This record gives sequence, structure tokens and C-alpha cells, in this order.
Amino acid sequence: MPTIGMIGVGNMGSAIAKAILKAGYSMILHNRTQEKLADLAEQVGADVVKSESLDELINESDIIFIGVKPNQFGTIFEQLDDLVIESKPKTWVSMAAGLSIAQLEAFTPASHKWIRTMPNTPVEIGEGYIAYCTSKNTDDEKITLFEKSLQYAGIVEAIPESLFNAVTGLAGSSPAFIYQLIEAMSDVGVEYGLSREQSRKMASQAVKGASSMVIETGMHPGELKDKVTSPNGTTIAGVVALEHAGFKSAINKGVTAAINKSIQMSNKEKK
Ligand SMILES: NC(=O)C1=CN([C@@H]2O[C@H](COP(=O)(O)OP(=O)(O)OC[C@H]3O[C@@H](n4cnc5c(N)ncnc54)[C@H](OP(=O)(O)O)[C@@H]3O)[C@@H](O)[C@H]2O)C=CC1
Ligand SMILES: O=C(O)[C@@H]1CCC=N1
Repeated sequence: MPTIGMIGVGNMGSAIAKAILKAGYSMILHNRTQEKLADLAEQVGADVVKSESLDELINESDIIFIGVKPNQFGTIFEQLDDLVIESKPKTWVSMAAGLSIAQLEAFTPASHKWIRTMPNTPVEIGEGYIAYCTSKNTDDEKITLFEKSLQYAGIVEAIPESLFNAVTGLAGSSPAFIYQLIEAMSDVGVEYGLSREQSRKMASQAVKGASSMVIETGMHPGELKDKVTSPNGTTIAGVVALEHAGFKSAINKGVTAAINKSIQMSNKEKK
């Protein structure tokens, strides 16, 4: 069974590591703060190797995920310098917002390959979305390994790099917007006498159910909305009030702001 390495096991890295471990792969993990690795090992109850030195990780991993913030890549590759130069050509996987394949390739010798991804945190429970694109001549065998290792992460699909800023807003950042929606709905439930727990259960189940309806029926969301709205009923009263409050416009602004920030980050990293 191939071994997967990961450097940086924070919010996103640990979510991906959990999905990979679920698929039965052995992993070698490295993180600046050691306690985080110990916590993760305890949570997954799996046999993860917590690597304090990077030699073992670099030499024994078939592909290596980098789970640090975009502005921490420089430090990591300075640390890895000799190890990377001396190692056999590797396939690296980035999850960093705003770092292009061309920028990633500048961190490693020309013989090394990159897979650029944009994931989201629901990969942790198999309900995530991961877009990926690759550097030229990335071996098919490594791409297959990458995809297989993420078989329990959710949807994993190849997307042209030119669309990555859009993917970042629509998939990478958007779970946070949905959490805001659930929180806002729950607050109203509590205001009207439901317990916090009941409110959260109802709000999150409604989001999950509605989302599954869109996915499973393939129907247009507007058509599904029409099926909920009785003439002169409760739902249309809510729908119209949301329109007056600029609900769709607010969502549009939120997703657009995330996309624009991703564009801004890409331009900054280019300089
Ligand atoms: N969070 C999300 O929803 C998403 C994040 N991403 C991308 O994922 C990446 C990570 O983001 P996120 O998980 O949120 O960030 P976190 O800060 O939670 O995780 C970063 C991890 O990297 C570790 N780290 C930093 N520097 C080093 C170093 N020199 N050596 C070893 N480990 C190091 C940190 O260790 P320490 O414990 O010491 O802080 C931390 O655990 C980013 O590039 C981001 O763009 C992409 C999509 C979604
Ligand atoms: O907020 C961020 O920058 C990262 C990238 C996408 C989601 N979280």
C-alpha cells in the first residue's frame, strides 16, 4: 500500500488526512506544533507516523500534501531545501488558495510534479468537494493514487486552473456561508422558544434535505422552491421578505468577495 505524506495538519490538512486514513492508506504526518499530531492520532485511532524530522516523510511518501498557509510555503521549502534537491522527483499536492501551478513549481526542482487542489472542510466526513489540476507530465499513476486516496472525501474532479478562483469562492469558502445561515436560522428558533439544540437540528436538517433534493432530483432550485410556496402561505411571505432584505444579493456579494480575494491573493503571490 502506498504511503501518503502531509506537512501541516491544521483545519484543512487534518480533514484531508482523516479521509485518506479512512481509505486505508498509511500516512506520515508532520506539523510545527506536535500536540496537534497527537490529537489527530488519538481522534482517528489509526496508525499514523508522526514525523519530527522531514527525511523519512520525503523519502518514504509516494505523494506529499502541503497543508500550510500560502504564505508559509517559502519557509517550508527553505527547510526542505537539501532534502528536496537530493530526493527522487516527487509529486506534491497543494491545497493553498491563490498559488498557481507555475508558482508551486518554482519551489521545487524541474523534475518534481505538482497537483494543485481546492478542497473544503466537509471532506472530513466524506461530503467535501475537491477540484484539482496538475503540472505538465504529472504521472497518471500518481494522479490515480491521489484520486484513490481521496475516495472517501466526496467529489474529486479535474477543473481547469483558470477556474480555480471561482472554485475557491464557490466550494472552498462557501461552507462558512452555510454555517452562517444555519446559525442565523437557529437564532430565530431560539427567539421563538425552541431550544438551541432543537433549532440547530431543524435548521441543519433543512439545509441538508434541501441540498440533497437539488442533488438527487436534478431539478432547478427555483422549481423546488415553488413546490414549498402555497398561495398566500407562510413560505411565500418569507421568500418575499428575504428578497426585500436582499438575500440573493447578499449571497452573491459574499461569494464574489471570496472569489475577488482569491484573485487578489494570486496576484500578490505573483509579485
Ligand atoms: N480551512 C479551509 O477551509 C481551507 C483551507 N485551504 C488551504 O489550506 C491551507 C491550510 O489552511 P488551514 O488548514 O485553514 O490553516 P491552519 O493554520 O489551520 O493549518 C496550517 C497548519 O500548518 C502548520 N504549519 C505552519 N508552518 C509550518 C511549518 N513550518 N512546519 C510544519 N507545519 C507548519 C501549522 O502548524 P501549527 O499547529 O504550529 O500552527 C498548522 O497546523 C491553506 O493553504 C489554505 O489556503 C483550502 C481550502 C479550504
Ligand atoms: O479562507 C481561506 O483563505 C481558505 C481558502 C478557502 C477556504 N479557506
